[in-house]
Amino acid sequence: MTPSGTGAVIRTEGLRKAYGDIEAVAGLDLAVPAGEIFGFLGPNGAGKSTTISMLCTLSRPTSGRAEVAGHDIVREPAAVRRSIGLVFQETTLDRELTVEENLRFQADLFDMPRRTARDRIGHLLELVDLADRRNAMVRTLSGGMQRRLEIARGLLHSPRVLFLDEPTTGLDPQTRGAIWEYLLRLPREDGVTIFLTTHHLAEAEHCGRLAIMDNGKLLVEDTPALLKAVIASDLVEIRTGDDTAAAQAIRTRFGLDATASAAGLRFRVADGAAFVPRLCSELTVPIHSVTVTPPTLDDVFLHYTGRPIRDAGGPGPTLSAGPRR
Ligand SMILES: Nc1ncnc2c1ncn2[C@@H]1O[C@H](COP(=O)(O)OP(=O)(O)OP(=O)(O)O)[C@@H](O)[C@H]1O
Repeated sequence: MTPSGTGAVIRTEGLRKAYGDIEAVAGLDLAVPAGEIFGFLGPNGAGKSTTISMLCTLSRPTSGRAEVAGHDIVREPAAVRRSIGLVFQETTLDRELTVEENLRFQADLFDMPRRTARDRIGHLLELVDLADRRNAMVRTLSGGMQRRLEIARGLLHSPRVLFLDEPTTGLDPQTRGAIWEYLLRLPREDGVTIFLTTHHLAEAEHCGRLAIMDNGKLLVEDTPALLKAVIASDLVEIRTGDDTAAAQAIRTRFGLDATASAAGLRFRVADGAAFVPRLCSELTVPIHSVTVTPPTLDDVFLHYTGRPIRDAGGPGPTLSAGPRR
């Protein structure tokens, strides 16, 4: 494996982790380019947290190799740890300290010179929009503010990679959107590469690149747009005056198989928007409503696994703060 200089800041080769008979990560080959927001999407138990655990040196691989920022995760764990920031799903902030004290405490742990720490704290508080709260006790901050502070703390020692395990779990949709505003700025304004896990499809859409994982295996990896382009068809749902007659007509006239659903009839067709006017003019059965939905990442998951991601397991346990061996 070639270390740094190849543009990849994370590189894995046959990375594997078994817990007894359970193959949590079953041979992962991955290259994450520097400056990306790289998402790891998969249902509960897919192996996302186990992968992050190994890359952050909290858990030792059963076999295979990985490098983070040019350092081998098994042979150079200390160098890897200096190169990364880590934000856990559960808060690890001290609620009885102020915003600034939490950051100072972290700076001391990293032996940062006082002046460097002061400058860096100022920069990061501006970046996550908490400069006016620097003297507030953490317990008085909202959930979204606390998450932003965790992100600032993870970035304090200027890591090359920031790992985030399910960064917006437990936050309401509005706060989730706000957190993403900050995350999207980080590669550009702080030069950091972000590696995050998620099982939220909407969240995965924000990532520059996305790896979809299931049962410990990488199914596919690409940009969200190119992943969806593979599906090459839109979902059309129609409500009609007579679904049986409409399904029959759609089959004979257009050669499409429409199935009944709670939303009426549904079928897939390339370029749904262009198809709808034809459908309306050529179908003699009354049409009450038509909905066209472009391919989603759920469709991509279904394409590769045969089942929708929302049926494959909801939110569940995530990376714990302690080592998992
Ligand atoms: N410490 C452990 N001991 C035994 N089995 C484990 C351990 N940690 C994880 N596993 C198993 O490994 C598999 C992958 O788990 P992992 O937590 O990596 O999945 P995940 O994709 O992160 O899921 P989630 O979204 O629920 O966090 C699961 O079958 C899980 O039960």
